Amino acid sequence: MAEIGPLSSETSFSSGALTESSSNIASFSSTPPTTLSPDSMSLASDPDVPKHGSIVTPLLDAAIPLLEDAQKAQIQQMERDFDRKPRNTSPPAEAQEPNDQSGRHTPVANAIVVEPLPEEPPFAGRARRARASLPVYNLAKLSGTRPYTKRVANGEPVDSKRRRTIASDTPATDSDETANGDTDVPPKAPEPVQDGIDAMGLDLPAAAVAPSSPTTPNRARRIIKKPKSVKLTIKSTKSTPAPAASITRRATRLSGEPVASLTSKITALGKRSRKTVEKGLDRMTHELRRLQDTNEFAHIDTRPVRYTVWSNGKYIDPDAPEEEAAATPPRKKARTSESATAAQPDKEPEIDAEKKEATGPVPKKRRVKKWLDRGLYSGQDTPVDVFQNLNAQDKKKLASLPELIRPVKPNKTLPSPMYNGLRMLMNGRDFKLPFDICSPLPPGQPKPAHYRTMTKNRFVGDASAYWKKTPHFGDFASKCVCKPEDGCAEDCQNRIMLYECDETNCNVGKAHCQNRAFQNLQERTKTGGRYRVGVEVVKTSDRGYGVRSNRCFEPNQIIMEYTGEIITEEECDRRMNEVYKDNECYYLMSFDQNMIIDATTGSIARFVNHSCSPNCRMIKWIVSGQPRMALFAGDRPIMTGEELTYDYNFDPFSAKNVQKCLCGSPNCRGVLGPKPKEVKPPKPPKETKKSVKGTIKTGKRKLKEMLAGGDEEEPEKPAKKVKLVIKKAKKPSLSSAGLKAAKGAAKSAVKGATLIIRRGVASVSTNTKLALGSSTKKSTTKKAAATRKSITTSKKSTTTDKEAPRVKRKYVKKNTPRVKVSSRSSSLTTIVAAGSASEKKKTAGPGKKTPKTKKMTPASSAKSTPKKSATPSSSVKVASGRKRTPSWKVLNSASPDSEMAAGDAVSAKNTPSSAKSRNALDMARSDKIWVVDDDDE
Ligand SMILES: C[S@@+](CC[C@H](N)C(=O)[O-])C[C@H]1O[C@@H](n2cnc3c(N)ncnc32)[C@H](O)[C@@H]1O
Repeated sequence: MAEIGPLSSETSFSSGALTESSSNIASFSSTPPTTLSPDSMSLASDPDVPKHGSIVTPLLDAAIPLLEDAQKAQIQQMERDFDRKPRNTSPPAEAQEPNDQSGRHTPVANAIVVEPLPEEPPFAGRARRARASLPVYNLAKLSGTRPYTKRVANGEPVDSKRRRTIASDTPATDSDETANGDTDVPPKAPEPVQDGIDAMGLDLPAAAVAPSSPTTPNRARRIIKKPKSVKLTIKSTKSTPAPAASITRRATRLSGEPVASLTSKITALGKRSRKTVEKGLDRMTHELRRLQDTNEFAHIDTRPVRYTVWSNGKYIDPDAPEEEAAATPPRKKARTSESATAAQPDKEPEIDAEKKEATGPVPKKRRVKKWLDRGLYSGQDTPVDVFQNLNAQDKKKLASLPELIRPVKPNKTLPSPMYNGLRMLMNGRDFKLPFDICSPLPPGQPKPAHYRTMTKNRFVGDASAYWKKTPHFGDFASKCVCKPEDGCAEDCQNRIMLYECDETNCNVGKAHCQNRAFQNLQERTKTGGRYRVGVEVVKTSDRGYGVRSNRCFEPNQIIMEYTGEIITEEECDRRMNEVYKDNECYYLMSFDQNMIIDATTGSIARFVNHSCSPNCRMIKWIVSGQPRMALFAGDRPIMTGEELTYDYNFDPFSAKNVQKCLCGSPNCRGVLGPKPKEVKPPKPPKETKKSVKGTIKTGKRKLKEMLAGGDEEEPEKPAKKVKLVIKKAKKPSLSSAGLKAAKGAAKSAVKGATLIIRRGVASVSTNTKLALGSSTKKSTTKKAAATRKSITTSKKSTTTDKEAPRVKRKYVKKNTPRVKVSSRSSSLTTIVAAGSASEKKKTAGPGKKTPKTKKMTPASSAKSTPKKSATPSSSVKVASGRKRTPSWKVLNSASPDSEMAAGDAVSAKNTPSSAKSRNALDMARSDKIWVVDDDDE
């Protein structure tokens, strides 16, 4: 690299050097010389340095005049400043411009070249291109005129520690290197440079001026690379407390009280940097200064005071006549008044005055407060007297309490809470939200792990074929005879038969029909959503999963459908013995004889638990010819969040399988079992039994004949071995009575067969009403009375008993399968259990005979000849067990509050439909039959 001699030497401006210099000079013109390198100035002012005027080339001379006067003045000022400073004169050799490693010319040389000489005007500055490479200093900063306060870092003023960066190519070399005369090593910084640094007030730390490593050729470069100084600066800025005086303002108009700064008032940005604050302050000050003297700023309202009247958020114009104001709506009134004012601005007051005189003062209408018709206490009694149920002593004691001593004049409007707390507490009533205030509950309930749903029933195996053979499959289509005003209420024949109305069988039409529960359910739930579905599975604390309502339900409203696979009894047995043999509980519900709904894969209705005081009922319906089963609300509304339950009427069969009931109701039976009345039904009179024995030989077939034939011949020989006990529950009996009324055959039937007909006409009617969801009590009672009458007129065997057990049941001998004949009506226990036929076979062994009971029961006959005997209502479910100890579980016993049988009588009486009457007859017969093998007893 060619050494560039110091510019102070004239020899350096040889041709070669000149070229280089000229290139540097050319660079001077790159930027306007707003700033000036102090070191260059110092060099220029150094007396030892030869005056550059003698060495300036003509080119430079041409460039000098370009310097503006102001700049020149600046430069001169700087020169004077530097001249005043004592400094060492540097030898020309030291003033030589050191080259950096890249061989570039340092700006020192340039500075020397462009050093203006006061004696030699015109000094026009330096060429612009060279200027660009010069270090740029902020003169304002250097001169201390910049409005920055001193910053402090670590307790010291930043100025003293601050590392300022100099231009990267500033010659800053170690003195040692220069002393050695080693030309390869960058020479020591020339004094003028140091002076310049000093002038800037830069106090470089020792580390900064330490001998630099070969990789760091000079101090300045190293300093540039150190970002720490920046960090320090920031830190110190942060740590420096903001000058309160600069921010705190004083109210100019007031008494010098300090007020919050404008910035803090205006901005909501919170903590900001000082720069931002100052910037914002400046800006706001500038903007607000103009407003400072305004009235708005000082909150001085110079406008005339105008009094306005507002009522209920509306402006009342005092000038407007009251009538008009009351009659016209505000907007219209405003427009009218405007137009009137525009038309006759001067006459208006006169007109108003005239009007006022003519009409006189209009009495103000008193606003009537609108009270909510529903609330916490709606539908509840007024508070009772707190002393009501107390004895005299307690009353006296209570009355002596200071809190309860009545004040002379109680302040009813705003009673002081201090002395009325106790009274209010005592007067307070328990409340329950009205049931129809619905609010879906929050999610988050644990759900069953394996949970497969099926929203529609599905026939499996022979079940479909079997169902198609049942009379219900075709009978449902016969039309009801309702009128639109009836609305398919309780008298609707379809309803009585538990056939849901649809377009094919309804005489009324959808608009008026009330017998479309399943359709309503479908419409309600088709959109989905927690509220519409209205139920959700919840985890109970002690009974596994359960179902709770997610909304409220009206009494008797349909809630959800019990769906699953419809299987035959054989399939049920198979599943019980093979598939569900290890299950804890089963989800099997008998719909009809040989028709079981297995909800193991089904709707969430299977999770509904049992309660001895249930709030729901499980009812079987036929919808469009298909068997359906659904959970309906009971006779009271259901609130949001209530657990839904129905009475399983669970029959555990053996003590082994008895489960403790955890329903927690006051009348809990203690175990999951049948209702008490069912456990011990009142024994029939002996004569009746005898007569039964004497009259009935065979099972259901004979009985049916008798019932159907009416006047058929009496059996000649009383059966010896078979005891047929026909217990007529209220509904069956009612059905029977209805049939009698319809056909006139009951008399003889009862005559022939000694029946124990237990009737609860009143309760039946009630149940019917509930189940049907309607409540025309009067007519129901009438019918009940009529039915009662008809039954009372029957023979001695007919008895009327309001409190008769709803489910008829007779226990048989130990280990003997109990056979029960139930109807489609949910009033009778529906059985699902293990064992039944297959179990019996197992128990009996291959060589043994099937127990007689099996043969004798209508169940068996129904099973063998479903077409003949299996009236859909006579479902015989033989409880099934597994292995040797049959696990007899009655998982489903639909609510005994059946609706169907109750309606049978009415239907039989009223309906012209022979098919329906026939079905009612079938049901009536089958529902009441309990067959017990003589041998077993
Ligand atoms: C059809 S399941 C009902 C859903 C069942 N809780 C579950 O988690 O799957 C019937 C079984 O629930 C239990 N259960 C239902 N109601 C009950 C009650 N009130 N007390 C005790 N256990 C009950 C019994 O174990 C019964 O066998």
